[in-house]
Amino acid sequence: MDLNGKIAVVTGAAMGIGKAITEILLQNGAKVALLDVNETAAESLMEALNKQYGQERTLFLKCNVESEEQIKAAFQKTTETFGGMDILCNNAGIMNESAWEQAVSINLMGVIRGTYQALEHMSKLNGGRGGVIINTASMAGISPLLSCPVYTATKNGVVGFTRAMAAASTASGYGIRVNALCPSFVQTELLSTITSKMGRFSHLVDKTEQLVEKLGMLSVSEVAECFLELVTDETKNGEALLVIPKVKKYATFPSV
Ligand SMILES: NC(=O)C1=CN([C@@H]2O[C@H](COP(=O)(O)OP(=O)(O)OC[C@H]3O[C@@H](n4cnc5c(N)ncnc54)[C@H](O)[C@@H]3O)[C@@H](O)[C@H]2O)C=CC1
Ligand SMILES: CC/C=C\C[C@H](O)C(=O)/C=C/C=C/C=C\C=C\[C@@H](O)C/C=C\CCC(=O)O
Repeated sequence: MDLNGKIAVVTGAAMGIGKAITEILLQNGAKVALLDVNETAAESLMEALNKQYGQERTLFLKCNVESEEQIKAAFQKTTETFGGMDILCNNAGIMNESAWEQAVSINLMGVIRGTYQALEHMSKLNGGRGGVIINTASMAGISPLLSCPVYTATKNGVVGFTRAMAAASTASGYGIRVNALCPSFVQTELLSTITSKMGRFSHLVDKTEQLVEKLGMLSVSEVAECFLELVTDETKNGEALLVIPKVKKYATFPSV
């Protein structure tokens, strides 16, 4: 898939992995709608992006992925402004084992809300052009993280939802590929605050830190490069791409 002139939406775009994904999309010629709850971070990012890429290539829309109404309005505005929607990256996510219901609502339900609303604009069955949806899951979606069972559950949910939606899309003729990105630890704000967000598992901080030390840390640009592969390689559908320092590997699952 050639990204030149394509229209993309990224949730959680103001910081971290979402910001790097936004940048790589712009570098490859796409227009991007940045959705986020953090207006301050988004506005300073928008100022920099506008200088580099021009005002007509980006759009910031305040949007909380916990709200179906806000997602619906943001996708509508994107379509009106840019003339359609070809790519969605459901990236917004949190790790907070104390606020675990909110984590389920953002990490898993947010991906489902985003995907279902995107079908209205992207599915060939609804007059859309088709395209690709990439869900930011995590390595925790494949291999459990002992200090955050709910986070692990949400990311397993995202991997399962991605694979089933890919199969549903193929069988139904939506013309949309659906893939999951599964990075291990990435140097972002989310990772720097985890020790205070483990709730009833805070006694497992040391074990988690040992795991981070053992696996190492990814940069956001390494993750964005893998995102680009999942978007552009039209043979990839229903895949979960595991990204670990020095390792990039498509996950395999038992077949029945
Ligand atoms: N940092 C890491 O080690 C890894 C992160 N991930 C996943 O990558 C995704 C992005 O994480 P990071 O960039 O690390 O986090 P981050 O905290 O640096 O950035 C997350 C962005 O999402 C936004 N956001 C949070 N809740 C939102 C909501 N309800 N609606 C809209 N936007 C919202 C935040 O304002 C922020 O701009 C998440 O889904 C996370 O679970 C996956 C694997 C590793
Ligand atoms: C507590 C960190 C929470 C979130 C960080 C980030 O958002 C994220 O998604 C990070 C994911 C990292 C996953 C890494 C690997 C998990 C591996 C384990 O299932 C198995 C590895 C080792 C077991 C312990 C050992 O033998 O040393």
